[in-house]
Amino acid sequence: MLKVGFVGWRGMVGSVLMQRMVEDGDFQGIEPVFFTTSQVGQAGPDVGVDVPPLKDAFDLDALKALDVVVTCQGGDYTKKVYADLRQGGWKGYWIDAASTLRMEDEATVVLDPVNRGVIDAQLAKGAKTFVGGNCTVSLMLMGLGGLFEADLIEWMTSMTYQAASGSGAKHMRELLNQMGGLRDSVANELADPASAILDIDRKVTAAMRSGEFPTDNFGAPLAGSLLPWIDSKLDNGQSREEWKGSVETNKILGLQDNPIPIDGLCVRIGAMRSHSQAFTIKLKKDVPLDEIEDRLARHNEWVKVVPNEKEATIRDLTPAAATGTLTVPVGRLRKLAMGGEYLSAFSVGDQLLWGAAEPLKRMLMILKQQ
Ligand SMILES: NC(=O)C1=CN([C@@H]2O[C@H](COP(=O)(O)OP(=O)(O)OC[C@H]3O[C@@H](n4cnc5c(N)ncnc54)[C@H](OP(=O)(O)O)[C@@H]3O)[C@@H](O)[C@H]2O)C=CC1
Ligand SMILES: N[C@@H](CC(=O)OP(=O)(O)O)C(=O)O
Repeated sequence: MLKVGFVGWRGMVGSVLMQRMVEDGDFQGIEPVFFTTSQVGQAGPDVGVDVPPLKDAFDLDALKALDVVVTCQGGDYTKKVYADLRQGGWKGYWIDAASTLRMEDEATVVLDPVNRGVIDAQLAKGAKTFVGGNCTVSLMLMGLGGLFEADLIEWMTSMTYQAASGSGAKHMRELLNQMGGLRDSVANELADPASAILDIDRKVTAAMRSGEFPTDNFGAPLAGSLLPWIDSKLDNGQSREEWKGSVETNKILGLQDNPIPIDGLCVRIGAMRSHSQAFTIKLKKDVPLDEIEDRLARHNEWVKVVPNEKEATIRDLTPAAATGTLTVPVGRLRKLAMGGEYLSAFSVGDQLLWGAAEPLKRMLMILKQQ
């Protein structure tokens, strides 16, 4: 029975992973051991099987006793522990949500409905390090997998609309406090149907710009606004999030030697936990729209093609519809005015499920079934 250590299980991503594993009975048939950076000796979580008290996540000897480490603790933890563990001779499997190791040669980026072939080939070669992809990348590939699989994409742009959860739990709280603050600033006017909308707008804008508006985490108003920058700046002017769109996609697909050009702008918006993306896709040839829809729909069991109709779009192709589900809706599929080889698409997906926890859960199950 695989002895599996879980680190970061009570954080936001880790909690979603625990919830999904309990739902699917994944703790049956493994021996789970839970670790912590702050609560050593306390009781472990209730996952339906007996678990020992929490162990110290920095105790290399305890980690070395494991067959698998699954960590959602974050990049700082990976930096502190991974190299020492490997240099100490540990040959177990490391499954990680953090981006730290993704572009290392020894790491395979996992999204098995899209790259099961790459994962199997890496396992056969003795690979031991498996990392979940960036959330926008994984969600894009789950939605557009059928086009990549058929090698139909010459290049594409992805313009993102990313939820607050991508920045963490504190940011989600701040977004809600910002929303509440805006509403509270015009409570009296809203109660009066005769109040002037431009007065309301002026007050809301003043509240947003005031020194009291809660912006400690985002650094700027997000509610009622948006932030067209995510993560740090690279020398070429891309944000790190935008850079990941290209390098991670091509690594997941095993196309590093002949990469598909992918670029775009990443934007934070006031959604809670589902990321959306608008794509412009240059196809290698003028493929009929019904064939495109068919390829997309057949690629995996979670993608859902939404007809390019207003009613279906605002019902099914939104963060409100996708959040908390594994469904990845894809819609707004139409040929652009530039010609038959130019396709638009829009996708949405829960960034804590397919964007973070689900690929890790499934990688662990692949190891369990080996
Ligand atoms: N947020 C996201 O969208 C994504 C995040 N990731 C990766 O996952 C990592 C973890 O992200 P995320 O889950 O958002 O991080 P969290 O901040 O929610 O959790 C990280 C750790 O903080 C500690 N912690 C301290 N106080 C609390 C508390 N009140 N509740 C829960 N945990 C607490 C826990 O460690 P302990 O039990 O040891 O104290 C926990 O494991 C990221 O750093 C990133 O590398 C990857 C993909 C997406
Ligand atoms: N950067 C993503 C979330 C995330 O954690 O990404 P990564 O796993 O690549 O660090 C966002 O802000 O929406």
